[in-house]
Amino acid sequence: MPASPTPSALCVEGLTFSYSGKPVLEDVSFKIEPGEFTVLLGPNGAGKTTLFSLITRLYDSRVGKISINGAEVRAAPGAALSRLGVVFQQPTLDLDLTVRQNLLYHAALHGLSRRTAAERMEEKLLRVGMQDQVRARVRQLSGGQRRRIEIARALLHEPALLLLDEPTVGLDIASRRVLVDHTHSLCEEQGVAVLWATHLIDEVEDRDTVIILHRGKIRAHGDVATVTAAAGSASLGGTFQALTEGRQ
Ligand SMILES: Nc1ncnc2c1ncn2[C@@H]1O[C@H](COP(=O)(O)OP(=O)(O)OP(=O)(O)O)[C@@H](O)[C@H]1O
Repeated sequence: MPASPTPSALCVEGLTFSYSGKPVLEDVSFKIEPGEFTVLLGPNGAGKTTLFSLITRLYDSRVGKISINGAEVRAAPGAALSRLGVVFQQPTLDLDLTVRQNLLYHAALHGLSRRTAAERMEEKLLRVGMQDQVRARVRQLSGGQRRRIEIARALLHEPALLLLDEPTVGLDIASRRVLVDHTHSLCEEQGVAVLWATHLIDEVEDRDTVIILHRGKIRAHGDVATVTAAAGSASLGGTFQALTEGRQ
């Protein structure tokens, strides 16, 4: 019998969504494979956060289908969401608790034993270079350090897919660089698939896959060189401008 193929980490098919009759996403379809770093690039109001809200099941759409690691989020939400890690646009750590307390609380919500949680906490903090801060109160940490803690927390249950919604907002250039590098290493070394939403072109690297979203529609999808060549532009910046300025 042939081996069953590895499922895509994320598969979105024909997704359409409206807020009170106002269309926000129209026929959105794409896939992300294990280990792939995909940047969801769109200006303010493009629909990025709405797409994340549908993937995480904060909202529900009856038009279209979303599957995480082969499990459809409407038909099998438990199986699908157990393979999903999320870093939201607004930080969600408890500032008055220590790093350790924040992470162990999250691990308990995912049903991890104390022992597994402690082992994973150590491993994930090491991965984002925050192992020395385990006993620090979150309030004492910089914005960039807090973001790295949020990534470590999102990895505790070993997701197949990690969503990050504009994770560098408010960070200085050096902290942004560290965050981008740590997240790429997750893809390369652990096969985690990443969907990174941003409106900042300079967060896209040549090795990334990029999806350009504008007014709820995918305007381009592929590796940076292909997307840029297809638009007949010399740079991704020019491509983004051409595909998003004034178009319906
Ligand atoms: N709860 C809501 N009710 C009604 N309209 C909404 C709601 N949330 C978002 N919208 C509208 O949906 C569209 C897409 O918004 P969304 O927040 O998904 O975009 P975004 O790409 O994440 O933007 P940003 O980069 O500014 O966060 C916008 O026109 C926004 O005004």
